[in-house]
Amino acid sequence: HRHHHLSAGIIGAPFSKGQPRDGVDRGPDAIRAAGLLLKLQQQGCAVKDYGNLEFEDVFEDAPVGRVKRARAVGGANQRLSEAVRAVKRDGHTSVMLGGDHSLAIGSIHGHAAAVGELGVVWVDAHADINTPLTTPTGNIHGQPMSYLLRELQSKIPVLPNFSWIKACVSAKDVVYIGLRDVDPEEHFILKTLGVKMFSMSQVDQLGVAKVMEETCDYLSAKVKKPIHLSYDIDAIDPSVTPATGTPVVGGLTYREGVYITEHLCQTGLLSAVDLVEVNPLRGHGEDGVTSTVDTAVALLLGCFGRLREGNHSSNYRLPEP
Ligand SMILES: N[C@@H](CSCCS(N)(=O)=O)C(=O)O
Ligand SMILES: [Mn+2]
Ligand SMILES: [Mn+2]
Ligand SMILES: [Mn+2]
Repeated sequence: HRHHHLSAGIIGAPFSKGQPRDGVDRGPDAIRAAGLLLKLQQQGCAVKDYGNLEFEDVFEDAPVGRVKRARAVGGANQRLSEAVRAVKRDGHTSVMLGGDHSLAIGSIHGHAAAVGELGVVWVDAHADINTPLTTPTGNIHGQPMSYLLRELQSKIPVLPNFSWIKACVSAKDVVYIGLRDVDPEEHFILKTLGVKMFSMSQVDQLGVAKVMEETCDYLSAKVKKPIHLSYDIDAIDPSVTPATGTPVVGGLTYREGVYITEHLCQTGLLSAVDLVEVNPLRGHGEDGVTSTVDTAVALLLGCFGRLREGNHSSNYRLPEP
């Protein structure tokens, strides 16, 4: 019989050009320094560290229409896509440590290149689905889903270093959890495409357990597909995770955040995870950074089988005198 061990392939993506604030490129090393890999191993997860990706500097990167830093973002994500595809080919669950959320372009693209049709669970205060023509800021970390959804491609203009991207996700295969700061144009897109979403209102109304039950039933209604979990740390309430670029009050509790990962792990369908937008230069001092990074680690441990009731290895036997 086959062992159903969990196995994580870790990719650090120290990248910040999807948004204007310095520091989010330090996320991967901050999460490593908090002991993620050792803790994963200690809970019985096999771990392979693929290191941090190196992104080439782009010197001339003038805005294209509203879109800022497109050449840097496009190039970084092309590299990330290849890296995630390789991790999946090696048989691991991919763990991408960000870096800003524009990195979901490469992570989901590479995951889909490896496994085909997949379901996306997007845990975030924001929808990150502005198009290049609706973005209010020009920051691509607010746009990644628009480049990935097949239904939006007629609304996407040509951008430098973006031509390699092949839209690979269908609107019916996406579920949002934690929304509380959605632009009007994004809301129009979500409603028009009929995207399934559990905003913080639904989290309050249903409770996180029902949200997760409905999320998994919805994604597996027709056929069970591998799940890509794209977790923006700003989904969690800023009282817990202040060290991030776009904090929004009224977020998920630590407990709700962990429940989401525990539930997805037990489906056995979790195939790739992004943990993005941890910025050690934000927050209010060391305590805020520590709380943010430790929460990120806890969320990832939940993805790989850690339970709050405790765990023990299958071959454990009580010592005898
Ligand atoms: N909706 C705004 C803010 S998006 C915030 C991006 S993230 N990745 O969720 O922090 C925009 O498009 O710039
Ligand atoms: Mn065995
Ligand atoms: Mn966000
Ligand atoms: Mn986001």
